[in-house]
Amino acid sequence: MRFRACWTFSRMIWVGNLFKTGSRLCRCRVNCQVKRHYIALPDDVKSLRTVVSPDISKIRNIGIMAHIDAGKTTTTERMLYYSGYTRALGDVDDGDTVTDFMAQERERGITIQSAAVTFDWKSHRINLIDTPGHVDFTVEVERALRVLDGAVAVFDASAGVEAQTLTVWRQADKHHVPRVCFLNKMDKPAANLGLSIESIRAKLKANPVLLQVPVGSGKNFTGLVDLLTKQKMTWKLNSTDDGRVFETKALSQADNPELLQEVREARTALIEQIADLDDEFAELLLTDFGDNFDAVPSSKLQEAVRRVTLARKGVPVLCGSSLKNKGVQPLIDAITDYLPAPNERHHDLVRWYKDDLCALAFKVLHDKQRGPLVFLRIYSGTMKPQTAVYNINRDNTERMSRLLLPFADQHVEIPSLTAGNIALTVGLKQTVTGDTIVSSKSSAAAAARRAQSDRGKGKTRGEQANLVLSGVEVPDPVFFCSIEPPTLAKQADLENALNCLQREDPSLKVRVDPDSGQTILCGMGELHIEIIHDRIRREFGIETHLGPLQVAYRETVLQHASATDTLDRTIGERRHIVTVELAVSPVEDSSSMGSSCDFAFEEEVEEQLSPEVKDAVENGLQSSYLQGPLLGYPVQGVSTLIQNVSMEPGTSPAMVSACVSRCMLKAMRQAGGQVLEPVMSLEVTVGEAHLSSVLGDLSQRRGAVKDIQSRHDNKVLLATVPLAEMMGYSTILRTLTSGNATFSLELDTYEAMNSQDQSALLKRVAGLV
Ligand SMILES: Nc1nc2c(ncn2[C@@H]2O[C@H](COP(=O)(O)OP(=O)(O)OP(=O)(O)O)[C@@H](O)[C@H]2O)c(=O)[nH]1
Repeated sequence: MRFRACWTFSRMIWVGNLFKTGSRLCRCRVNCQVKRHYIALPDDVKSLRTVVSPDISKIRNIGIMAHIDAGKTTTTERMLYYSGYTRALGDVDDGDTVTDFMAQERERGITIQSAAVTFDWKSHRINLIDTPGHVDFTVEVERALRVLDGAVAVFDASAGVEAQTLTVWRQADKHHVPRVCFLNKMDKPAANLGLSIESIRAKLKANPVLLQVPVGSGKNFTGLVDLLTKQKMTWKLNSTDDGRVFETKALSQADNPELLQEVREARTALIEQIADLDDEFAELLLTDFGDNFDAVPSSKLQEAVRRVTLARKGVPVLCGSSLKNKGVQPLIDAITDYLPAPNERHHDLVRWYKDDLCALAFKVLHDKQRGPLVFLRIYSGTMKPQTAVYNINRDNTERMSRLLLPFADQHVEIPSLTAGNIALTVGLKQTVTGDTIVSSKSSAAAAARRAQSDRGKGKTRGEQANLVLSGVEVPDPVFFCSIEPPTLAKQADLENALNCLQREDPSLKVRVDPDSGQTILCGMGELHIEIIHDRIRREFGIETHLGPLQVAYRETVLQHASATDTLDRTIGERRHIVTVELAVSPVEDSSSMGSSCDFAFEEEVEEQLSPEVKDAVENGLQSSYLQGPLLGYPVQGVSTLIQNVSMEPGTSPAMVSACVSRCMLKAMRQAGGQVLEPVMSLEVTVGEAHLSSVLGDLSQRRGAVKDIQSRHDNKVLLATVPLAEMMGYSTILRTLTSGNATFSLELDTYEAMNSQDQSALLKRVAGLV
């Protein structure tokens, strides 16, 4: 064991099995009372550099994704424990996990924010981002996926693929993230390997590659056989055993003949499947092992499985029970063996920036003492504290004071960090989630030049657009409510709190109601708004009052209509006169979520108008799309044709915009307003005994049942239901089923309300009922 003096740690923490911290008084000759902190390096670690900035091929930036309650947090805790990062096993049921560090997470037993955790495993650096499973926090998942190189999908082996997994899986497909699957909860009597694999194939349209065979089932699940090495891993059944130590030995003739047969068949199937997916392996098989699959070396098979995983032609499947401490170590091995290092993923930017710094801010947290903490994924170059960096999105230069390695709510200060790593920075006050950070404006310009020469001469997009890493798409909020401080004196504090929370969470929108002057919170679901409310109380010490939760409807028009309007106003000495003629009509398929509003000028009008007036017309249109004619909800699916804009000389563009907005309102009223309501897709898993009461309740909520499937003793009900009918559903479902049901709710589409429901809504909003 050697000791090296290290930079001063902000806090003393245990940093995993790779190195340990100690402290002693500084021995420098000046009169210094500073405590120096030391890192004890194991003998196989060459230098601190390798610990802080490991070789890029040894880094794995990994996320864990799953349906709510599949066991992500429990699995993460086991990983941290076996890697030596924590010294006691955290338990979500006892509320003492490391990754769920926010107070609400500990209390509610759910994961809200993706906490980044760094740990080491067998000379690899694993940056692990625990992502939430609740659908209200989809943006958190998307944000994490954007910066990951690989992911572990955790499934409840007794349930197979569940609704939220489908959503997250699709998100991972979008970002081309290679994955491995972990079938957790193999200790449950209802765990079913075959059905789970089949549901991965059928529902996720993926190609599962089974790498292990479980030994025993339910309560007697004791271990696994690795199909590549034919090694049998056995854990103790004793419930108090932490699973750190387990027996590994080659499968032998002395083992259960049924298990031997199962392993033989599964290995042959694995070899054939990989040969189908990987030409290099197929060739090796044909030339060297045509008649003896048994002799295929595990290393060759492993290399081929890795190629298949990286090419996303197949997903390795492993199994275990995190709660019972079985199968987690082989899962961490699989992360390092099969998921890609950062340099195995393709990012154009890395080429353009060469060795210059380029990083993406993917998360912002607020710390009372240190101010905003920004999580960055470094794509190229090296990051150092006490340096200025340039934010391309905001076009400003900021100074980064400190650089930290994120260990959940513990942060270790470090002197530099290289490409491929996840860093946590202090001092970036303007940076918002999704921003791109580079070393300087001139390095951004140099990269822009390289990008342009790469893309040929055609400069269709701005230089900046080329260089901004694509951020995170934020879906529109579906719920909103007013929020009020306890006294007017606290209004400024509330605004500050909301600003901080918005920088952290782009799915939270805040606006001021133009009529009432009230502050309005818009969020992704009841739980989302509840958590924000709770955080304002806990973290900012403000007791706020929330108004009733309301659904974010939208509006559209039913038919074609035209309108003309003239605005004649004298302000001071100046007279402004403008006349606008336009026509509105519904866009085809206006009920679909994606259909936004569009507009065009008639050809002659387009030629006559100056660019300044055209901009003014567009501004007027955009502001009229923000508030529909019926209830003031945003407008979608409306197509506008500008037929005439005539104005007296001296009329200001602001007056043109105002006239366009007024004329639009007139036209939309004539065209007949239609309210569109968010319709959710609902999945309820419920015991057969309670199915009829759940169905009966759904029919009263205007729900439409799409399918009822069987899953072991449970029924899975798939339905669509208007969001307006789902307020407080979790409490009602709990009462109806005595707590024997779970559900997930996700925005499906916006649908036109029927005239009866719409007039009831209009009366309700007008206060007539
Ligand atoms: N039987 C069994 N239960 C498990 C296993 N792993 C986790 N659980 C239990 O499943 C529940 C959910 O576990 P979590 O680890 O919080 O799941 P999660 O996916 O992180 O949940 P969210 O963060 O809320 O999405 C807890 O009650 C765990 O004790 C397992 O291997 N076997």
